[in-house]
Amino acid sequence: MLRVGLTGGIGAGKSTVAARLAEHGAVVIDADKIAREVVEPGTEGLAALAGAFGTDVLTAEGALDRPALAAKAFADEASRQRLNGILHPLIGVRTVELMAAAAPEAIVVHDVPLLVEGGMSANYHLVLVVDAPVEVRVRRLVETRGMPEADARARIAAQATEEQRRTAADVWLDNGGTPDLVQAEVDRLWADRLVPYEANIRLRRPRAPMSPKLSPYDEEWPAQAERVLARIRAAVGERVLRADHIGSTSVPGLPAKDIVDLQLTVSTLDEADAFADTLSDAGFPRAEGEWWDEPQDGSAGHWPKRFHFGGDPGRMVNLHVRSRETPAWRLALLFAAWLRANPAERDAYAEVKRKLAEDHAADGTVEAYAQEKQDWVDAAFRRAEAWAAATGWTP
Ligand SMILES: CC(C)(COP(=O)(O)OP(=O)(O)OC[C@H]1O[C@@H](n2cnc3c(N)ncnc32)[C@H](O)[C@@H]1O)[C@@H](O)C(=O)NCCC(=O)NCCS
Ligand SMILES: Nc1ncnc2c1ncn2[C@@H]1O[C@H](COP(=O)(O)OP(=O)(O)OP(=O)(O)O)[C@@H](O)[C@H]1O
Repeated sequence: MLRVGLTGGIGAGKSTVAARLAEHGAVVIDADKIAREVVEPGTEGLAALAGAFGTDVLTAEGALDRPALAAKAFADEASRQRLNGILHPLIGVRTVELMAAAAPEAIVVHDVPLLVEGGMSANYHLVLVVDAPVEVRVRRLVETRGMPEADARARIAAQATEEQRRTAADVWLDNGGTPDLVQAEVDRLWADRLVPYEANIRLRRPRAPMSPKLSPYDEEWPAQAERVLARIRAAVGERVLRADHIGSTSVPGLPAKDIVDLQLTVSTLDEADAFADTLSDAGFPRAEGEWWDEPQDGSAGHWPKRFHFGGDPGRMVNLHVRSRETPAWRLALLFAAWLRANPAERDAYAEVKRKLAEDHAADGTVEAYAQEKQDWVDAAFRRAEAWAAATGWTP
């Protein structure tokens, strides 16, 4: 199952995007709809609301008077929190039931307005944010839904900021234009990313080999790594000693292959084997076969590890699971920390990588230059160790 979180500010167009995803075959779980179910006449939720906000939030027939509750709930932050405290646990229980009922091969889209506010991002394989400029949203709510302007603005003020949503977004869907524009974007997203992502996880499918092409340093890499690490921590929790962004994409200013390297440090590889399926289901299929590191400092040795691929075709990830029993985990952290702290070494390394990539482009082989790169790296590790000793660096 692929769990996709869909969010956006009020009036941005979540429902429009959710409807398109449903047409493609997604199972949509709509939080606003569940929020209505749990306050239907006769429910525990409705009784709790009347108790907290008074019987004037009920209609003459005993149903919820939504505008009356909205007027009270969005008047001040304490009231809104009281409302959330009553309804969110009830909504949560029903959501878990619906998720559990979805088929194993389903692409489940959870349409939830308060995903960012609720800190829920790490529970999904992918987070989509729909956005439109505030004034456009207010106009849509007033003109097409007849919402009073002050009500629309009060809800916008009670929700996450654009910046908070950007931090959470794996995919940013701009719905400032006509609906067909965002729908075309959703069509591409479905075919190019969601469908293959789901299959990669279910079939434990490895990614095609990477092109060695170098990309210029991308300012987004650390934030992308952080989102992926948050997901991994949510899935495997205390079973890893630490989870880090390593490799070239973790060194600001360094060109790199557009692939985010992450490292999980575990006490023994038995631990890694025990959570391999959990990690695979969380979006990181385990790679078959034996994997190991050669000592990066040129000394003799053979250090077994486990290897998982990121299943998301839109964000390539290599996940190295290393045991604290071998030195490789520390060396990976050391090398990146040393490059970050020493721009001249970083630039020298960039040059080495550039020549290697050129070699590749020229005749498709890396023979000629690979040895030179290895010699540079071996010597670099000696300089990095000297730097660690001099500065007192520890992982
Ligand atoms: C206060 C209520 C009765 C007002 O009903 P109304 O029909 O006017 O709005 P509706 O439920 O269709 O929600 C429309 C939009 O308002 C915004 N909104 C709703 N509740 C909240 C909230 N607690 N905080 C911030 N924004 C909210 C969301 O963007 C939502 O999509 C209703 O919104 C409600 O019960 N809210 C509490 C439940 C909740 O938090 N729902 C959000 C998703 S879990
Ligand atoms: N691109 C668009 N151009 C014009 N109107 C739009 C566009 N997208 C959505 N709308 C209209 O704007 C309103 C809000 O859109 P929609 O219901 O999809 O937003 P939402 O984010 O789900 O809102 P809510 O948070 O209230 O659930 C609707 O009336 C919808 O028909």
